[in-house]
Amino acid sequence: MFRYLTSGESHGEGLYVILEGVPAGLKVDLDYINHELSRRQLGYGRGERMKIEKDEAQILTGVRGGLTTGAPITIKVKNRDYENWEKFMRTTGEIEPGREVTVPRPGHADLAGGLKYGHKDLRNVLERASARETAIRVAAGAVAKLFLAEFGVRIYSHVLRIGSVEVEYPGGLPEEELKKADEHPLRCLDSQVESRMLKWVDRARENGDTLGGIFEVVVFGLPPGLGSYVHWDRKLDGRLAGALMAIPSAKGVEIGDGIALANIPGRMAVDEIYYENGRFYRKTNRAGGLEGGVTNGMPLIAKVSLKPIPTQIKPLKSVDIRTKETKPAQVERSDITAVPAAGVVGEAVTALVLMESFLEKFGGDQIKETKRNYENYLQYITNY
Ligand SMILES: Cc1cc2nc3c(=O)[nH]c(=O)nc-3n(C[C@H](O)[C@H](O)[C@H](O)COP(=O)(O)O)c2cc1C
Ligand SMILES: C=C(O[C@@H]1CC(C(=O)O)=C[C@@H](OP(=O)(O)O)[C@H]1O)C(=O)O
Repeated sequence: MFRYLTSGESHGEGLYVILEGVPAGLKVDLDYINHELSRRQLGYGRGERMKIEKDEAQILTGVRGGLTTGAPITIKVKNRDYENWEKFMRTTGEIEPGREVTVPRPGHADLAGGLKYGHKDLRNVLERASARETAIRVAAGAVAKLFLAEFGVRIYSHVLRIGSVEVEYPGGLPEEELKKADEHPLRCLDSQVESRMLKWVDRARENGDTLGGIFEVVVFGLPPGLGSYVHWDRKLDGRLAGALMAIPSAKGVEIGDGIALANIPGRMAVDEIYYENGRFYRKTNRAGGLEGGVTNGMPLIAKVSLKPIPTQIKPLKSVDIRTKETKPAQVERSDITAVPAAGVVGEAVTALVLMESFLEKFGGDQIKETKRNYENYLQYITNY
């Protein structure tokens, strides 16, 4: 069984992940993990915090000489900002006053989290609810991507919408195009549309406003048969949507043509099946590579819509939890938009879900064993 657990606060000493169930013998390339971390930090519209942090992974356990041992892997990403926060964030001893949060920000976890856990200083909520934690999900996802690459699986993301500026997109971009997303400041592949998006971000910054948007994740090289239709909690579409929806500010997930399928006749909504040279295939991919919660061998496609960043420079109304007086919400320094970064997080969590389902299907305590099982399966499929 593969599982992972993250910990760490936004302005605490660091972020951590333990990955358990990674087979032995997988090459872990630290430069690759760091490259993935730096991709998440890019993107026009990020705030001042990204100038402080330069995320770098430290692998603490479970890897020797660059190869996994089969033992739990621990990865740490240090928070550089901790230097400025030590006196407010230390885990033991007195905390200095001055950074308490008592006026919850609407749209953030502040109030609901305070009520739930009984905190009177909402910083205790904010610190863990912050999307800073997505850095460590990306580090974990980088390990999952390295695992999947052993089986020829490639994962990409790109931005389709920022605020009300959207790419006209028929879907099905070739892999060569998708590879170029990081060359764009907003990770949008249509340069003309992107230049309008950039203006929107600038205007939002000038107006003290924030923006949401949509990104897409595309996965190539998946075999048919990952996930299962036999029980709801084994359906890969459900697991994937859960992981993508758990990205902070994600509010909608579509698999394939998703919501648009509701508006078209059935005969136009499904992908007909063809067979040639020992292979079943489709000419369309409206299902986004998943039927009945099982991969069908076509590229896996998911779109995620994000609400605008909730913290507002011109704060909205809130209530002081001590005095119950109406007050403007607390202002914390903030991003204008995080859609490009969220796309990188989307790739990471997709990789983690796919790694889990790969190991469920093919097992293996060592990577060679997983590969043998995988190759046997591919052979079986060809002779099906
Ligand atoms: C990469 C990334 C960066 C974010 N940066 C901020 C930010 O600077 N300020 C903020 O208020 N919210 C930010 N968010 C969104 C909040 O973390 C999120 O809206 C909040 O935790 C509430 O969760 P929910 O929107 O999923 O309900 C960011 C989200 C992501 C994915
Ligand atoms: C630190 C990151 O994102 C943070 C997510 C975030 C939030 O409220 O979710 C608020 C901001 O943090 P701060 O209050 O320290 O400026 C963002 O910078 C990151 O992505 O690495």
